[in-house]
Amino acid sequence: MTTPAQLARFNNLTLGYEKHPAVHHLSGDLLHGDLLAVVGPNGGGKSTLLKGMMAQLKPLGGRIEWSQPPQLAYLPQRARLDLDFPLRVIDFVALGCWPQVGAFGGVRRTAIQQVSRALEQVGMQQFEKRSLDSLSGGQLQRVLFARLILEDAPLILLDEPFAAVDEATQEDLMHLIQHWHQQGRTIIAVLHDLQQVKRHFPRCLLLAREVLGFGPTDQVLTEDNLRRARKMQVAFDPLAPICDLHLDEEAEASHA
Ligand SMILES: Nc1ncnc2c1ncn2[C@@H]1O[C@H](COP(=O)(O)OP(=O)(O)OP(=O)(O)O)[C@@H](O)[C@H]1O
Repeated sequence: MTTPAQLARFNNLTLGYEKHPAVHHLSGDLLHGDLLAVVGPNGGGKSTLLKGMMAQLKPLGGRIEWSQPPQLAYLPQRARLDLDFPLRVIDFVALGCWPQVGAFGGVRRTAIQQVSRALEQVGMQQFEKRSLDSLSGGQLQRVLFARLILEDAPLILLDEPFAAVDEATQEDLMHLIQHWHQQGRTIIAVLHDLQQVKRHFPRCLLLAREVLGFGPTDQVLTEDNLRRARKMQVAFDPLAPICDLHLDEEAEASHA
C-alpha cells in the first residue's frame, strides 16, 4: 500500500539479468513531485533501475508498488540512441504528442504550435527544418528535451541528460528541469556530477548495486558513503553467486 505522498514504493526490489542482480534489495519511497538524482559508479545499476520502472525488466525479487499506473516520459542515454537518419527536427519533436493527437491527420493542425513553442523553450526554434543527423551533440540534446515537453508526462526519467553537453546547455536544460519540478512533476535523473546534484537535487539515491543511501542529498552524499561507493565491485560477473533469495518464487508471489 502507498500513502498519498508516495508515487511509488520500492519494496525490497531486486533487478538484474539472467538472475544476477544489478540492483539489489532496494527499499524506499518515490514521492509525488520528487526531484531525485540517482548516482553511483559505472555499472552500479542506475540505468537498470530506470528500466525496471518502465517495466522493461521484470523484478527478480520484490516489487515496485505504484499509487497509480505511471504515465512517464524517458530520455535514454545518448550513447544508446541511434538518431542518424534524415528526419526533420520538427517531425521528430511532433512524435512527442503522438498519443494526444492520434496516428492520422491531426498532427499538423493541432501540434505545430506546441512543437514551435517547445523548440523555442529549448532555444532551437531556428532548427525546425534541419535534419536530426545534422545537429551537434548539445543541439540534439535540446531537441530531445523539446520532445519531452510535448510528451507532458507527470513522471520524467532522465538517463545522463548532461553527458557530453557544454555548460551553457546544461544550465538551460537544468532550468527546464526546475520548471517541470515547479509544475509538480516528478523527476528522476541519473547523474555523475555530484556538485550539480548537491546544488539542484534535494533527494538522492546512491546505488552501487547495493543501496548506499536514499534520502536527503546532504545525508546521502557523505564522505563515508562515497568512499564505500568507490570500493564496491560492480562489474557484471556471470560467475558471481546468484542472489540467495528464492527470487523466482518471490517475484511470482509479488505478481500474484
Ligand atoms: N542486457 C544486459 N545483460 C546483461 N547484463 C547487463 C545488461 N544490461 C546491463 N547489464 C549489467 O548490469 C550492471 C548494471 O548496468 P547499468 O547499465 O544499470 O549500470 P549504470 O549504473 O547505469 O552504469 P553507467 O554509469 O556505466 O551507465 C552492469 O554490470 C551491466 O554490465
